[in-house]
Amino acid sequence: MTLLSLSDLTVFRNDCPIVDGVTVRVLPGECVGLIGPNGAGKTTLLRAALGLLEARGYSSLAALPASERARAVAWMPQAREIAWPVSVEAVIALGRIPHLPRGARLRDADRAAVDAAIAHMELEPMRHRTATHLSGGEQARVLIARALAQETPLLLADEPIAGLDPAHQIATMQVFAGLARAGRSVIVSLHDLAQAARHCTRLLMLDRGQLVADGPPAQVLTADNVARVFGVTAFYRDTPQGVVFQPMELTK
Ligand SMILES: Nc1ncnc2c1ncn2[C@@H]1O[C@H](COP(=O)(O)OP(=O)(O)OP(=O)(O)O)[C@@H](O)[C@H]1O
Repeated sequence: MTLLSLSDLTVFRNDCPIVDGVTVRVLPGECVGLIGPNGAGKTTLLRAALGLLEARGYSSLAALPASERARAVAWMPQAREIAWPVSVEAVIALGRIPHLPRGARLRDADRAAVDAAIAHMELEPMRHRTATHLSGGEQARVLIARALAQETPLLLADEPIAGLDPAHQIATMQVFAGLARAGRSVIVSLHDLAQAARHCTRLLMLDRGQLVADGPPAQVLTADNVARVFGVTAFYRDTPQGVVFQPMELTK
């Protein structure tokens, strides 16, 4: 079963392709990292895949009716300020809306999904706090929890670990990797190549709108690719404690 299929997806801005002919299939059980320099087109690709932007080519998600799409994919956008002064729990419960009959209250299964998301993101101590009073990183974790509560087969997250402290970055990536091991899939854009190398089963490397590498981290984060696309040298080693990746120096 394919959770996402993109075929020759292309987005133009001012007659220039900023996503250029991307073809990808994502299957259950994948934790996919979307990597690339600033401006490479990561956000644009995710938004076009979701049908939030007009694009040429095909996206299986964009082709779905909105109500079905909300049960097929959860989306955590890059802008993560929470606007409403309601409780953390209430924000996370919004993730259940796609599953509720119109106007219905939360049922036991919905409450269980909210509780599980709160536990996953270690938000129990703040579940009754006003969401707008939380720090930026805490708000980001609440929005990840809202996406988890949606219990979709696929989760798309745009830079979800940016601004999180190291422990919460690792914990969040472990949650995503765990979802993949349980048969769901995650596509996460990120700049932290070390976390991408450690936790993702597959990396998509985007450069000026084009998909230039697609495969397991060891095949994508080669010295050549990293130098060509990011302009840096890097240290990569498979150790008994897992992959260690560290960008080192500028190549130019
Ligand atoms: N609405 C728009 N109009 C014109 N150009 C745009 C628009 N949106 C994005 N772009 C351009 O498209 C390119 C890709 O942007 P995008 O935000 O997708 O990159 P990104 O890889 O997510 O970058 P970052 O890592 O900095 O978040 C950039 O050069 C950006 O300036």
